[in-house]
Amino acid sequence: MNILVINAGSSSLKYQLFNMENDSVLAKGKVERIGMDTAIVTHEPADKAEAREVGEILEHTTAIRKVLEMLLHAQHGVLGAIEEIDAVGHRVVHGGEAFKSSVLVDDEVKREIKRLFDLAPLHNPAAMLGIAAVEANMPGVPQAVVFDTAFHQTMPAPAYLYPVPMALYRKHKVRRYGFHGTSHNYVSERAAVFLGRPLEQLKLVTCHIGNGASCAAIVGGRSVDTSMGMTPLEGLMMGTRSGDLDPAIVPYAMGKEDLTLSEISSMLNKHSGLQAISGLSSDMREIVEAMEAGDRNAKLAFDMYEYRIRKYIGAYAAAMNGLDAVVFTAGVGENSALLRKAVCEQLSFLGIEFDEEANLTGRGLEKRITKPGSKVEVLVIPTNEEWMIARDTYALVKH
Ligand SMILES: Nc1ncnc2c1ncn2[C@@H]1O[C@H](COP(=O)(O)OP(=O)(O)O)[C@@H](O)[C@H]1O
Ligand SMILES: CC(=O)OP(=O)(O)O
Ligand SMILES: [Mg+2]
Repeated sequence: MNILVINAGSSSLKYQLFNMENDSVLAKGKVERIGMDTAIVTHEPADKAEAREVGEILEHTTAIRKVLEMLLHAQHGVLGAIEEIDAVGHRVVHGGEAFKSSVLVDDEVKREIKRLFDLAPLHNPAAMLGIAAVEANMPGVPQAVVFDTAFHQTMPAPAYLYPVPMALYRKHKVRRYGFHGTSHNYVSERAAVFLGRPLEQLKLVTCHIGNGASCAAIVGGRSVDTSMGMTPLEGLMMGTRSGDLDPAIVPYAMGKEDLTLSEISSMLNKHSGLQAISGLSSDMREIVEAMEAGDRNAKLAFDMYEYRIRKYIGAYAAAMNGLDAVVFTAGVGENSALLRKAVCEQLSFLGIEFDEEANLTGRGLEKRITKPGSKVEVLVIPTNEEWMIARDTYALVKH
């Protein structure tokens, strides 16, 4: 069975085509900069040369048509006909309280995803466009949706409720949901395999540090707390998102700067974080480069960013009353040795004995970056949200 997985982001779309019988990836790729003047399409078929195209792609419907075109391409393609795709799995960021696990798409599921547009305005509409594009281009093919929030539905009430009037929760479902659940789930399972210990016995802090970033406290394979909240804005400092702040800043800044609700929301989601403090970029690669060239604002941005990750790891060790391992994953977590070093070296009190050499070698591989005998171990595990989505889709479609 061939399963196409679509991970639609606000301005990007990643895809992978799996053959589930022999556990192989037939092709993968991404469309970046959707809606901007030049989109970049990268397509990597297994055993063939990579293809790259640049041009304007204004929305996700066109992006998916492009993906299908690439998969069927005479030269770069891996399929003879579109009918060779047996099922499609989608990442949907917000599943609210309605979805505790992955489901097959039907009219009710689509209505519920639409109801949640308000809570994930950058992400849920993109996923919906993906579902509609598949319906239009591949009528009758079963589709499944896998939610970022589902894995965190095990959080207990003290972790998921906000201390505000309960009417907000009862009437409007104002609570903490958490995101990147598919990734936190995947790396926690892999961590147990890597450590050669049963997941049921482990207390982990997983750090998904990408453009969006979150930490999760995981006890026995179940999420008990995570740093993102009702929306993906809470928690860590991110590329363009502020993360935690005093909520009183919102009305205060609106008054002082004469901002509307949508302007303040855009400021906190799109013009804060690394971008705002460095004044340079939301991309950690550019921050590190500037910092190494002596830029003080870039250094301040980096220091704030790592400090907040460190605080969450400490808080979650306390929340779990113990800690066996910390896991780094996603774009920054997997690739920035400097960030991992900054975080880990100041957590020696927890029993982390950092291994500087291991930290610098073995890029792209699962690895341990603490010394043998370190009381708390630190791992780097490349995430694979697409594989998890394919696994769930396969299980749902087979039955
Ligand atoms: N070599 C690297 N060093 C530091 N940061 C990196 C490196 N490679 C990628 N990144 C960071 O990873 C981020 C993207 O991570 P990713 O997990 O793909 O995010 P998303 O899925 O949210 O778009 C980029 O913004 C960039 O800052
Ligand atoms: C939920 C979220 O923040 O996703 P991403 O990191 O892909 O933006
Ligand atoms: Mg991501």
